[in-house]
Amino acid sequence: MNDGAPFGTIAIVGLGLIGGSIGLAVQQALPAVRLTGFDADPDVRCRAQTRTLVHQVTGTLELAIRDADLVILCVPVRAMGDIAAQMAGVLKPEAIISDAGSSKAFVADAIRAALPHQPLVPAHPVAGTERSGPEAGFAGLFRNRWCIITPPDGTDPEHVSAVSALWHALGARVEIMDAAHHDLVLAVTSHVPHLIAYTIVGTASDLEEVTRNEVITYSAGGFRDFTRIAASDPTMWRDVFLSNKHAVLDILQRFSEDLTALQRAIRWDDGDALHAHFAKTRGIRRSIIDEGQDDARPDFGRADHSA
Ligand SMILES: NC(=O)C1=CN([C@@H]2O[C@H](COP(=O)(O)OP(=O)(O)OC[C@H]3O[C@@H](n4cnc5c(N)ncnc54)[C@H](O)[C@@H]3O)[C@@H](O)[C@H]2O)C=CC1
Ligand SMILES: O=C(O)C(=O)Cc1ccc(O)cc1
Repeated sequence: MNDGAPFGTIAIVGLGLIGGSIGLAVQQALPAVRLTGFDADPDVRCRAQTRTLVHQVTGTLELAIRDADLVILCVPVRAMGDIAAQMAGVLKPEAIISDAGSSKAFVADAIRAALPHQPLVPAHPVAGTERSGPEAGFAGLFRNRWCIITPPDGTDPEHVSAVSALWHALGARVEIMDAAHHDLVLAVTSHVPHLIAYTIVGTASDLEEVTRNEVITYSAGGFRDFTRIAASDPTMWRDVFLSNKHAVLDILQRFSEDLTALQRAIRWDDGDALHAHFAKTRGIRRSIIDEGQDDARPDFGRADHSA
């Protein structure tokens, strides 16, 4: 341990947007930490080494994790259980397992089943972009963004403190939450919004009376924002929806009831109902901005994401 860093060696499994960003951010904030990394895709391994996302990209999972004090899984959520199973018997007994997955209860159950005795401190940096892969990462991704930590019951508080200290060092604000509550909150704030974006962009491109060219040419603000979200990685989002099925379906049910109420207001020319609804939602946007969370992606709009 060194320079106040909470871990001596950190292994990152999955060297895409999130794994790569963690690697770059650790090198910037905690230069004494030794970083190893592994990715199942040999081409990604090569590109990750070229960008020096970690100090050493290894050819096998075993080589990346065997000396690690902390292993962070940064792969699609449904791949995490298999990786945990492959790590059994290789890890140091005291090594902490963490992850960056967008859904938490499913992932914790999968890791716990494969590694029942290993310290486990799941985390979710609520920061990202629609881009993926080893070229997409940048060191500033987590600055001023939330990282939600969801320790299972009985987790050693010192392990939680060490993982919190890491995320603080990367510039994040840390919140501790129960995994099931996290999954419900994120279903509302992230998962269902992504599903809505995937839906509306698909609907627009399927409209026979509107050409694809017109969809591109006349993409004004709202639709344009949806196309950014709907460009997000298909594998990652397939896994998010299937792993957080119950919360997503629950929120979708409420969403479709609320949509029906708005549909009804339009059908019956109920301007008061529409106005009251829009005034309420405008207030929510203003409170997000007052909290300093208006597009808080630190480098948003900058071409150079390397800093
Ligand atoms: N994209 C985003 O904005 C955010 C994503 N997350 C979560 O972070 C995790 C990683 O997402 P991204 O970095 O965006 O994805 P990504 O697609 O950029 O990178 C994932 C990497 O994992 C590798 N991989 C897949 N299966 C593997 C396996 N079995 N063993 C080793 N490597 C494997 C892939 O080759 C790929 O390079 C996901 O669980 C996602 O839910 C969390 C916050 C934001
Ligand atoms: O690109 C965006 O707007 C995002 O919402 C990024 C994102 C995607 C998945 C997460 O779990 C957290 C953040």
